[in-house]
Amino acid sequence: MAALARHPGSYWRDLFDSRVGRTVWPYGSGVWSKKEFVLPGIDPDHIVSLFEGNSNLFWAERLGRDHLAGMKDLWVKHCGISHTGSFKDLGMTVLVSQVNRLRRAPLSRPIAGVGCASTGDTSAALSAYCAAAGIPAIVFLPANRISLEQLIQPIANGATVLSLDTDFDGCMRLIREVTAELPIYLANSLNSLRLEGQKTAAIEILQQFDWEVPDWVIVPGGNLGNIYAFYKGFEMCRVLGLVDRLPRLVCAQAANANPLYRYYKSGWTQFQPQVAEPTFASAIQIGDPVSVDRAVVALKATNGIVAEATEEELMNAMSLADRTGMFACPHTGVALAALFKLREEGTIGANDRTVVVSTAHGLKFSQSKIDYHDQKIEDMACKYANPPVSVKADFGAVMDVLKKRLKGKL
Ligand SMILES: N[C@@H](CCOP(=O)(O)O)C(=O)O
Repeated sequence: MAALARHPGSYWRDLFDSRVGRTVWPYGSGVWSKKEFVLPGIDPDHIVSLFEGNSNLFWAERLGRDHLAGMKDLWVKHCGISHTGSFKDLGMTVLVSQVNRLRRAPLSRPIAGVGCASTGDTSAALSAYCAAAGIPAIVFLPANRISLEQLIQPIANGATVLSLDTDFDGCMRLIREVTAELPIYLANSLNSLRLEGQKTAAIEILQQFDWEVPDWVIVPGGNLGNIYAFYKGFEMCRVLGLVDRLPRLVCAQAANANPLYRYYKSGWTQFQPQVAEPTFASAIQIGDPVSVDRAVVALKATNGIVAEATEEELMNAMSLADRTGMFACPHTGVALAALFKLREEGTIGANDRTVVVSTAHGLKFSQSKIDYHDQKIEDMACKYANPPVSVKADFGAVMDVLKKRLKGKL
């Protein structure tokens, strides 16, 4: 325990995170902040920082100050700067490592492969780690419902990719049936090995804040394993005496796929699975989440909240954040939209330390950004669209455009 308290980072990195040696926090508490990082001759107030070096937690200074009524302590934990571009890598390294171990053990029925149903990120992580280990991966994907960037990941990694004419929930039902029949190890997050790995992000947040507990942590929610993993990570640190309380968790859902939100609004009286509608936050287009009961445990234990965001709200929140340099994914847009609402109604205060969990890299969802900036989305004003200007390759024409754009600033 004493050793853990002195070296918590290396302990957890060694145990749970194959990114050993990469996840380092070189600036004291590990948070890249103006207070701790001073370039000789530069006023700390002039330093502009995002996700440099190895830090994946950054102070969203401009977003908080300019767009969230002077919020001073707003942070983004970017879990998408990882090998396959989403937080799923954290859990998949643990699960595939265990399968790798089991496949070397003398089992009566050897494990033939690892399978999952996916909306795109889990399949990317599973296929990459299985490819690294030489284990067959089988992924069930809802046809035409995941991004091209996500689709190419398991294909390129050599997985068996089944593109099924159903939604994620249909894929999930099928993979459960298949894995009950065949010796294929199920890798969805109902498997607690995944959650053990995903806990890492919560532990990292606490360590990066030098074991000071943030007031709020906002997590997008679809299949709902991740909100529980965050709770488990925070709760473990509390039980170990590393911190003395838990942050309040917010689970943010797309209004088009909001079974947990509805359950929460019913006072947790009745859970009703639904057929999830299409959403730009396609990775959380899930109507019958496998970890719903665990999510309720997490939210009840942390005095948590469930919030929802419409398509317009999530795309605007993502695009506004992008204008502060973030390049968020639409799911992070859902979490940001929840933050805007909670801040506006005063639930989250100006001085509350708040962490928004960014679950995937924005580059995995470029088509949705293209549609938004092209203003091609039906019934959406696309308030922050920034379409490119087509202009003749001619000095006068270029000058005209720039003078118009920079009017009053030249
Ligand atoms: N968003 C997920 C859906 C599957 O969830 P999991 O928690 O069971 O992995 C994905 O990217 O596939």
